[in-house]
Amino acid sequence: MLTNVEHIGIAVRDLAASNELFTKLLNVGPYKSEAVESEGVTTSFFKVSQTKIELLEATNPDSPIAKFLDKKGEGIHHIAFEVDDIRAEMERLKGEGFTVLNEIPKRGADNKLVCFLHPKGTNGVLVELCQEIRE
Ligand SMILES: CC[C@@H](C(=O)O)C(=O)SCCNC(=O)CCNC(=O)[C@H](O)C(C)(C)COP(=O)(O)OP(=O)(O)OC[C@H]1O[C@@H](n2cnc3c(N)ncnc32)[C@H](O)[C@@H]1OP(=O)(O)O
Ligand SMILES: [Co+2]
Repeated sequence: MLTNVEHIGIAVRDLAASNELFTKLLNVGPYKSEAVESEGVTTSFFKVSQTKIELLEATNPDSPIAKFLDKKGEGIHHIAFEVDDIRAEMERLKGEGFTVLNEIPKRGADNKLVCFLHPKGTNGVLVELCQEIRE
């Protein structure tokens, strides 16, 4: 079951400059910065009530963020929904005809398991599912 919008991912060229900008905009600083090597990104997280804003800077030219910036420029890159059972949700969505981009949930930022749905099947919006890792 999808529960809430967990975060909105925004692709940026210069994370330090965007951290300053979003700190002014939201009147609160980032609560965490994290590199996720498998995705070729460094992130910063801001919290606005229950929703997080995830700024993403590419760390290499093959990163999905580098490609997105080349094609579309800075802006909203994905919407992430919290789910209570990511594997069950992936199966349900596959059954509904969506294209799940990774067959096995992978480790994302901020202690989450994540997977993505192809934007071609979701009206051009890259959708991320994320589930808190309970250890
Ligand atoms: C920090 C970890 C994690 C978290 O915990 O929150 C993250 O958020 S990681 C975020 C970065 N990781 C990802 O985005 C992984 C999922 N993405 C992908 O697998 C790929 O980016 C993709 C969506 C499959 C596209 O890859 P590819 O086909 O190699 O790239 P192209 O540049 O050729 O794009 C093809 C096509 O898709 C359009 N596109 C690409 N990205 C997006 C997007 N974010 N939103 C909407 N549309 C997107 C792109 O414009 C191309 O369209 P056409 O030109 O019309 O063919
Ligand atoms: Co994300």
